[in-house]
Amino acid sequence: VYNRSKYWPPGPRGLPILGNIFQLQGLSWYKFYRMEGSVWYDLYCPVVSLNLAGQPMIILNSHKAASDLLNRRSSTYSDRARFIVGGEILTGGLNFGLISYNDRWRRMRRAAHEGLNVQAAEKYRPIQEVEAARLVNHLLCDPDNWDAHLRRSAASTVLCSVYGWDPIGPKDDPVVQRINDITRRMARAAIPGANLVEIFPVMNHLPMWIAKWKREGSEWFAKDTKMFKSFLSDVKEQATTGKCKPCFSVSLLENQEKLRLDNEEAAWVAGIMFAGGSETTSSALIVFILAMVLYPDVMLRAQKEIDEVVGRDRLPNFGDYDKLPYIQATVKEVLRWRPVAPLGVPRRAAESDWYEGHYIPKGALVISNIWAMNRDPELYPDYDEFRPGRFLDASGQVNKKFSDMASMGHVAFGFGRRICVGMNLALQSLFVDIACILWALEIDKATGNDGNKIVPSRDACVDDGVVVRPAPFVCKFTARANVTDAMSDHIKGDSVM
Ligand code: HEM
Repeated sequence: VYNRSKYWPPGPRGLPILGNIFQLQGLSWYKFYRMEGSVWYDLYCPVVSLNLAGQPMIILNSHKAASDLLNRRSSTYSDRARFIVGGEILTGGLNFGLISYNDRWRRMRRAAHEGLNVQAAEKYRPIQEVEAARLVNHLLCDPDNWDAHLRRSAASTVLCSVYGWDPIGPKDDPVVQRINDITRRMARAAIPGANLVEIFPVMNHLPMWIAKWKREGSEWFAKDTKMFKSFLSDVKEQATTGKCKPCFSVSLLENQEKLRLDNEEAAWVAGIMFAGGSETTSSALIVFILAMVLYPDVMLRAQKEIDEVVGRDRLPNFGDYDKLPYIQATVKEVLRWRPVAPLGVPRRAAESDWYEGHYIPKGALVISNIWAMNRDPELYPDYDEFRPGRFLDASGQVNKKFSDMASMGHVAFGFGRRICVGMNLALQSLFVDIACILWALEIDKATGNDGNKIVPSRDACVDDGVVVRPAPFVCKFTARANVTDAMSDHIKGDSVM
């Protein structure tokens, strides 16, 4: 049993045997950071330890600690925490985002990397430009359901990039709904302590008829595998008749033998992209809308840049990227200000280790507190303000000041060998969606029945497991000048209903 020794990183006092388990239960990431009414980062130190009924948990709060351990000692810290429900029962060890740092992870990760690295991601740009135009059209035609449009758009972008499908419309919702359900089940199961069996693994030996989570999880796994396999075999069939558009799955199938992936592994490499990419990207877009409502001066400056570079006769596209540094900085600030995966995805120490005089036991859960790092007061003095300008130098270009942190200026995508494999796709989506939305729409506070402007909460949030997004809020979208004419070519045949 975990016995707090003087060598271990400091942490809050807990109960005998159960340790800090009750301090964690029912606490979302936000309270977790502000435990006991205080900010953890101030209360404790860069590395903190907790005891979950015998399971040590280490929280990395500083860039230095995360970089020293997750980047520089990656052979020890690239393992994932064991997720009995999310990684084993629901996904049969085939969700490479949740499995151990082993041969299967290497093969599956490589397959994903080949289809999503910086160069490979460029081939999805035409899909993303079409999706951005459709998103803008939906926001113009049906502004009240704006968050549903953001979600549809993010889901459609990932599915079209992965399977070469035509854009998903609202009427195709059943498929998206089903994949969304898979994502939600996995995300919930990935929170440390979400299922008792994770804390007391011995419960995993209970027979199916007693263990409901095991029975239901196995049924889901069988159904989900069947669906992912059928998506991939459709691509295979279309590819042989030359009907399939270039997409992630086509290159996956071409490389399947070289990468030594069996059919189930290949189906899950593709299938899991939706889980990783849809909710995260749409949540970041919701953060962007919240920021625009709360910071109209930022919106005006961004629109000025777009109008000067793009004009009013066409939508922005990837060709404008280099000339839109303020939009690039806005994307960074969205990911820094409210990182949508504020505690990342838990790692596990594969070996015992010493760090700055503290002992980290083998098997400890290791959590990167991305939220705390993105609010480091030394790097971002006014860290709770949305201020893209912090990423620009005096000449208005993206500065090199933040060149570590994977050259991004924030750590929203995680660290080291397990850094988000889909980040290039996500960054492209955010850039083109944000540029097109700002080009086409004014985003403003809605007016309440009493005639007053409704100011959304800057802190309220919905915690779906790994992904956290702002709580639902109302706002007002208004078309800017000349939008409909300039868009007509992009949205032929598109309908909101
Ligand atoms: C705003 C968008 C996104 C954010 C903020 C985000 C964030 C993250 C974070 C924090 C991790 C854990 C990294 C670590 O352990 O250090 C992660 C892992 C992962 N992400 Fe993303 N992500 C985003 C979009 C995407 C997209 C678009 C895809 C796929 C198309 C994707 C697929 C994955 C996968 C498969 C993993 C697991 C990687 C592994 O364990 O090897 N993500 N992401």
